[in-house]
Amino acid sequence: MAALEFLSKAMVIKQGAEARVYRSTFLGKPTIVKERFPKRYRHPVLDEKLTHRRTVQEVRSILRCRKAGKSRISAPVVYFVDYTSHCIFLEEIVGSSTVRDYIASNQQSGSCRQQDLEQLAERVGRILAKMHDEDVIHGDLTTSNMLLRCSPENGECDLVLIDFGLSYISAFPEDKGVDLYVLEKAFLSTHPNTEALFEKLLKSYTASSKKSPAVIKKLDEVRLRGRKRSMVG
Ligand SMILES: Nc1ncnc2c1ncn2[C@@H]1O[C@H](COP(=O)(O)OP(=O)(O)OP(=O)(O)O)[C@@H](O)[C@H]1O
Repeated sequence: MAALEFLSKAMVIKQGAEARVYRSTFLGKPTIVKERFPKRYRHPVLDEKLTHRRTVQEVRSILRCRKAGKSRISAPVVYFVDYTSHCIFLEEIVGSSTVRDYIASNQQSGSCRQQDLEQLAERVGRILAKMHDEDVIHGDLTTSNMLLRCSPENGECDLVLIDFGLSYISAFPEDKGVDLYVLEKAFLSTHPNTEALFEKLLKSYTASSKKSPAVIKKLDEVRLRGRKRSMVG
């Protein structure tokens, strides 16, 4: 109840089918709260189970990324979790923009050097390789679920992964291959004519993980299955 009381004073920034996202402050810090509300169309017991599982998975994967040894994988700090109202209180990545907006605006205006986009793609590839080496499968990889936080002082940018609600832990190359396939589909449909850019991303993924050959093999298999499916209709 306390979390819901807190949210009555917070500002909704996104209302999705599964969750509401709020912006507020928590203990004086800019905070994003993700509330997974009950779904009336589901059986209450099943709904509670699913919602609980998603909340646990999201927190678990964020913590696993943040704890990943030397190889830092940036994800928001988890400030607080309320498993009764299914609310996660997360560090707000202040002043960030999504990788989606960054690519789209630079493609539109042509203001960005191709080299900058390629460096960004390589960086995404490196971070995803690290994440998969930790056996975290994101489950919903899109360029909207990657935030860029740039320091006004030195211009350096940090790439922060968000939205781990569909994530899980798995060491299977197939799961990692499917994760990359989901990203490939989202990437190429959101950003037209970026096949070469996505190839750069995959190349850097491959160079960054010893386990990548098995994953790329699975990615190729999943691509083939996808192509066969679309041919059959
Ligand atoms: N830690 C954060 N810092 C800053 N902004 C955030 C943060 N987390 C989420 N956001 C903003 O809120 C939006 C929605 O968050 P998120 O993707 O986690 O919710 P969702 O309801 O699961 O979204 P979707 O329906 O896209 O899966 C993000 O696109 C981003 O703009």
